[in-house]
Amino acid sequence: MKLVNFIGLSHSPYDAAIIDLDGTMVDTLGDFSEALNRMLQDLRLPAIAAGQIEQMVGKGSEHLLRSVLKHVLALAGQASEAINIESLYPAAWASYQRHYLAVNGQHALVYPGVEEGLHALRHAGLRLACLTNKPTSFAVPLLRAKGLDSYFAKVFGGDSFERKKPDALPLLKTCEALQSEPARTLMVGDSSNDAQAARAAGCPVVLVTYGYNHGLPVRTVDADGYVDSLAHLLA
Ligand SMILES: O=C(O)COP(=O)(O)O
Ligand SMILES: [Mg+2]
Repeated sequence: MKLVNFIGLSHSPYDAAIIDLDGTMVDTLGDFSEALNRMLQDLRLPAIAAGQIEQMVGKGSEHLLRSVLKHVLALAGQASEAINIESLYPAAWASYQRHYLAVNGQHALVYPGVEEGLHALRHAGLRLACLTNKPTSFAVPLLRAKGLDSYFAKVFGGDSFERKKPDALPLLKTCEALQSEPARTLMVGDSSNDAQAARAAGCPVVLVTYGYNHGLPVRTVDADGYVDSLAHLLA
């Protein structure tokens, strides 16, 4: 793909890169599944399968919890789901937060090629930030547990700014923090959230082909390129 081949040259078109977390660097589906099912048990609600959860990840924890509650309440045949979701939400959030922090990283795996890719980007002189829709309090210990924290000058979560991806704001703020022009800042993500946010912010964007894209084929998302591994960012 055209973008990637010249990152390594001395006149790189990029000063910085913004890397998504869930589905791009770490396969966190196991953590999500464990924490959400412990939460559902606390709420005496039916369990949810990992395959369902996969389609709900990417728009932050609030969206994830509401989607999971909606799904299981429908399964349980409960009427007036909307009312039930909001009445359950505060207890669900408290339980989920407790369980997620307890399992964080234990059922999660770094995708092959991630360390190699991050190392190569740093070696090419790019400043790196991790920008995720996950709460910052989940993201920071996860990166540390997986030995990825030292690659990043900045880590921003879904609660760092007023709006989350797919809004342009978190990317623009991250570019500012990295002191990099959006046009010279490469976004690397796994979903339409990342691509839409990048397009809106004016950042070039490459998507990985192995992550979570709301259950849809990632190559149908408008992006500047697709890679099967972060290691392939530097051809
Ligand atoms: O928690 C989420 O919704 C996933 O977040 P991310 O893909 O932006 O890292
Ligand atoms: Mg992601």
